[in-house]
Amino acid sequence: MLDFPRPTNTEPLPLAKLADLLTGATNGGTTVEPDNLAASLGGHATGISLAGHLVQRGDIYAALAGANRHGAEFSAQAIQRGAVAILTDERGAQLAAEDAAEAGIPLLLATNPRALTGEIAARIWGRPSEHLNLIGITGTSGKTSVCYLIEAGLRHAGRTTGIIGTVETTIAGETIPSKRTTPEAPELQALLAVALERGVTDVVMEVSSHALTLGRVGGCRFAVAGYTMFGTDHLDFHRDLDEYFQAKAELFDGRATVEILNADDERVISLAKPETVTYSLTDPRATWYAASTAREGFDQHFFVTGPEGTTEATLHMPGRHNMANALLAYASLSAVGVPLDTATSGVASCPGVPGRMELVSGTAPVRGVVDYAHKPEAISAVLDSLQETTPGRVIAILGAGGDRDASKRALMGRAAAASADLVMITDDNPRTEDPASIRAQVASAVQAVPCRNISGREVAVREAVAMAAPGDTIALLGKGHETTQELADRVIECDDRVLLARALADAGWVTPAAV
Ligand SMILES: CC(=O)N[C@H]1[C@@H](OP(=O)(O)OP(=O)(O)OC[C@H]2O[C@@H](n3ccc(=O)[nH]c3=O)[C@H](O)[C@@H]2O)O[C@H](CO)[C@@H](O)[C@@H]1O[C@H](C)C(=O)N[C@@H](C)C(=O)N[C@H](CCC(=O)O)C(=O)O
Ligand SMILES: Nc1ncnc2c1ncn2[C@@H]1O[C@H](COP(=O)(O)OP(=O)(O)OP(=O)(O)O)[C@@H](O)[C@H]1O
Ligand SMILES: N[C@H](CCC[C@H](N)C(=O)O)C(=O)O
Repeated sequence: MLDFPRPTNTEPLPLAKLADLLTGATNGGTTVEPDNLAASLGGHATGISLAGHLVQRGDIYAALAGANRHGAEFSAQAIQRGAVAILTDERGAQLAAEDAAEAGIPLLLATNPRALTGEIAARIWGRPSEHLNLIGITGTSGKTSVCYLIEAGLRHAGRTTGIIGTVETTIAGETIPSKRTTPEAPELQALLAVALERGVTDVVMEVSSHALTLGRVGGCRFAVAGYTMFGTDHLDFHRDLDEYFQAKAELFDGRATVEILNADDERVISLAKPETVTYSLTDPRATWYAASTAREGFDQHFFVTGPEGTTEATLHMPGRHNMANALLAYASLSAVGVPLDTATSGVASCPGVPGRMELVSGTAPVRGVVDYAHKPEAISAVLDSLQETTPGRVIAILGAGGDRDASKRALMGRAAAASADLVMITDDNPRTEDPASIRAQVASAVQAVPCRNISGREVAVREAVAMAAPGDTIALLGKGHETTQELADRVIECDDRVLLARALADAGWVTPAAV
């Protein structure tokens, strides 16, 4: 079983060519002197894998210390599957020593082997990021949206594209399901090498803070790095907001040829250098600036000014946050040589992003919108923009994910209360947590607006629809494109777009044929 697509032609890499990365090694059980590494390491590798049961013949097995286990516990399995060497730390070396000596394969030692997996994979698969335009987008919210807009622009410009992110991973027209926002380093390098084999010229990818901290984008050279905005998230993984910010800042440490920052976000723009490209909705001195002209339903029209001049642009997504996302897309496209007119018409060809401000009610008098907002700033951005186009009330339905950053829950409730007219708190993906306790945490900061606390997502949606009147908007937040709900003991089918459209149809607001 292949964990991820791999290139078909891989030149075996001599293990000796990894000597500069290592702090030491053992070969057939004998310790190799650090200054003798290159001379002592025989053998070649054709791949690298992080999981014992997924090793392919010829792979280096990277046996890493994890949150739950040490990968070196699975060395025997990796060897049995054909591993040619084990890359690990001091603790892993103790665990794997006997198996490696018995099999006669080297143990490659490093202080932080996880941080090396990207560089090693890049060496094995020919440094693919240096042979195509790799565009990396980070930010608390907006990564997926910006990637979709850029990819539409690249395709319009005649490029052969790849996209790697939360919703999908598509390389030259072939889609594979995304397990993570940013893949593990071996998978990423292999994907980029496959992309090259298939004639891909430009890849746009989301870069999460987990990815930067865990070295998943090691070995990548970026043509462009873009930063959407900074907000609250992932404090279950990062110690505090400063550490979270520093993780994202790593993308702007010189690994990208062009850096693009949102000048309207104080934290983000603090990373600017003299050569940084900036964008803004408020400051015409930014490299890229846009001023709104008109709104038509969910469509926006505006003037964009960049280094090539000013042009009129259309975006089929509502909200100022999406106008900002579009600016980052134009700036990124320009950085890889797409002319402004092609960029604006390409972005205008994007019909929208799955589960982001997705209208599920057609032209019905009660509007139903599904959005992935699951962070306080995203909730504010979405509800504020819906208020602008809603003559009646905005009814927000939201919960929060279990086994994820609990500190954002009350902030999410507060953001919803500040921007909606009615708040319905329900379940998101409870995972192993008590759903009632998560709901209570979200509800704890809701004040000044009517608020209901409802167990069961479908029940909440149906109650919201029953309370709605013509002119109202129901905003179902948090799960966007997801098609399942993760409960403690099982994963069930759950697609917000289906839930809301069906409830609106059953209430007679939209015709069933439209669902
Ligand atoms: C925090 C984090 O990212 N953890 C990742 C990490 O887990 P870990 O190293 O702690 O794993 P572990 O279970 O302790 O195992 C240790 C090692 O033993 C190996 N092992 C383990 C068991 C086994 O049977 N055989 C085996 O070989 C594992 O492959 C691993 O290398 O390595 C695992 C294997 O590669 C990943 O599955 C896991 O990702 C988790 C599931 C994950 O996806 N985390 C999320 C939070 C994440 O990364 N999210 C970001 C951000 C999303 C956003 O912006 O919203 C993302 O980029 O998706
Ligand atoms: N620039 C932005 N500023 C604030 N909120 C935004 C912005 N762009 C998108 N959002 C909101 O965040 C939600 C998620 O957007 P998107 O999927 O593009 O971001 P993301 O960074 O990929 O998110 P995640 O890390 O959760 O996968 C959207 O549904 C919308 O509610
Ligand atoms: N990539 C994010 C998605 C969160 C989506 C939300 N529905 C939740 O379950 O919290 C995570 O896994 O933390």
